[in-house]
Amino acid sequence: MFVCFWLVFRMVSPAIALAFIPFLLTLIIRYRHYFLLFYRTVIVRKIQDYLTGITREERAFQYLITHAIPGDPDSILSAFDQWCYHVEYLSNVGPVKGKILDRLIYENAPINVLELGTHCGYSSIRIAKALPLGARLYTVEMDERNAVLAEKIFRLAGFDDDIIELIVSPSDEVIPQFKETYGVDKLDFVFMDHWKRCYLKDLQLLEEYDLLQEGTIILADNVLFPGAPHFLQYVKNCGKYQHKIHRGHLEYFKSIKDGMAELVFMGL
Ligand SMILES: C[S@@+](CC[C@H](N)C(=O)[O-])C[C@H]1O[C@@H](n2cnc3c(N)ncnc32)[C@H](O)[C@@H]1O
Ligand SMILES: [Mg+2]
Repeated sequence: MFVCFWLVFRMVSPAIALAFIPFLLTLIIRYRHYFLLFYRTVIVRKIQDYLTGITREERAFQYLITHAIPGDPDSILSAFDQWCYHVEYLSNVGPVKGKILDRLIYENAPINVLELGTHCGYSSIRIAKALPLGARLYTVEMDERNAVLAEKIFRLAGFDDDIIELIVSPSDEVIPQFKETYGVDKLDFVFMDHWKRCYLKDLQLLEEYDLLQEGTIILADNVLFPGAPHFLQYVKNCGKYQHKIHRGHLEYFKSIKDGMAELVFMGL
């Protein structure tokens, strides 16, 4: 934006360029929350990457080892939240939407849970700590560096392979092989929190590979921001799901509206 302003200033006329200033100011004021988000997610991150020589996820892990109590999942979650509110931003589901996730897991006591998008394992820890005895969480992450850290964070929180199975692969390769590889016939709960453009395709893959049963709950994060419009349109029109949106705000950012979609498969 400032580059455009400068180009107009240099190439056309300073008077025309100056006339744009109120317009630019209006834009900045109106979209200040998104500029702040961009600043925290891109600019601060790049500067810190350069200064520390490690990734944002590795910095978060270092914070956890110095601020959380090993073996205590609540302490790990609260250290994560502190870091995201006060140090750097991570796209964890966060403490507010996280409570919706916790409640749905407690209320429905699912046995086979699939999570798409592990990142550092924040939401996996929330799910794992709410699961009933004998239940299992399969969490899918395609980025190997993230997966290595998530694995360490699961151990730090006190969860082993019996409770959380971390699958390092893209979701559209995992879903078609899921039944055979993991011996799971149907899923009871699916948490979608990977790239939003994958939501619709993966939902249709779960249907195609017969992994859903009547009553399976699918909770999809960030359906309003960054948003998953094609996914929502499909869910509303296909007639296979009861659905509702839990409206709230983006994780760690009260000023940006977001929401989670809760679907219940009707078995059609
Ligand atoms: C928003 S983060 C997940 C946050 C996590 N659920 C939490 O709340 O702690 C999204 C993660 O999904 C991963 N991802 C994106 N698309 C994926 C895909 N198609 N298959 C597997 N992982 C994917 C990204 O690498 C990233 O680590
Ligand atoms: Mg999310």
